Amino acid sequence: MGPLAAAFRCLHHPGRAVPQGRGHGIVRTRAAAAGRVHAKTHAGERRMNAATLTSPAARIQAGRADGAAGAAAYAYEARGVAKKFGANVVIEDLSIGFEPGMLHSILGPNGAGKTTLFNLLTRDLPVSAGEILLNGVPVTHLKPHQIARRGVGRSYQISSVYLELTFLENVWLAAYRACHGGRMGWWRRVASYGELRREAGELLRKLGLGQYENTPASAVSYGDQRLLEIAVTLATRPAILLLDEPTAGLSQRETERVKDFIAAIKPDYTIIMIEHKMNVVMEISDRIHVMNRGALIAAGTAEEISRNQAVHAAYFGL
Ligand SMILES: Nc1ncnc2c1ncn2[C@@H]1O[C@H](COP(=O)(O)OP(=O)(O)OP(=O)(O)O)[C@@H](O)[C@H]1O
Repeated sequence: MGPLAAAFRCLHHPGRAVPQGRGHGIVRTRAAAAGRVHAKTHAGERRMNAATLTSPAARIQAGRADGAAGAAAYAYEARGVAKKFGANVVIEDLSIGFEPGMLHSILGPNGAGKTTLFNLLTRDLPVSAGEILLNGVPVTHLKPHQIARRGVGRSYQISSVYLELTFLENVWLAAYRACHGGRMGWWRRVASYGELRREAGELLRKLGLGQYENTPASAVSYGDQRLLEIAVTLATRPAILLLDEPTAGLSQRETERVKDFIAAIKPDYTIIMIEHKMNVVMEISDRIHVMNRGALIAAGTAEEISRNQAVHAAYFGL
């Protein structure tokens, strides 16, 4: 099968999707395992891959079917995890679960351990103790690229799209790499990948970014670059999307735009978002988890959290 046909197959008959890569050390955003892509998959992985690119609900269901008997209550879960850096205990005996199909926010003061938790979930960092489960299946032993292959996409705090490429090129490149594991030489055949480009354009339009299709990322505002970063992550077709401070460094207007963007895509994904801006968290979250000093101190709806005394104490010392 030629590369173009393979690209089509990957997009239309998504049985072999893998995450896009860190490439040549330039792009660092996106799917948890960006980069380290392996052509070989065992049968179980292939089953999960097939599930990865259908609807999120189907993927969640497939994940359950592939794992422990019965339905998993959580799409993603950390069970009794700890993380130590030398003598510094950053997370201790933390259990936290994220139900499928919801937008979960993680709140907490600086240094609470939120990003560390993300790193444990995606296996960018090994746990010191405890277990990580994806759709009820233990994945604590897996590598980050294997986590990504199971449908976890992550965009990082630091925007790192290819600034010199257009929106379309950024997105189709991510989609291509998701299919092909970041093999070298793709650029020599760019012109022949019309179908892949069409798919990328469709995604951009669906996300309301169609007007930037042929605009280099360097020519737009930082807020629009953050939206592109999310679009690039979505090009890998994750079921679970991890967003680390998607509105960091944005103006109020840009923040509103990113917030609306996330609200618009949320029906299609399980989203776990670290976010400091209270208005964003309160307005679009289905469930809010509050961390302090490496522990979960509260979880609930916006209303429940806003009334929670422990949360007030952690934030305001009340
Ligand atoms: N690789 C590391 N080595 C040593 N200590 C680390 C490492 N990564 C994080 N830490 C420490 O772990 C603690 C929690 O950091 P983390 O970045 O997870 O917090 P956070 O809640 O995401 O904070 P912020 O909101 O400021 O991003 C901090 O004290 C930090 O210094």
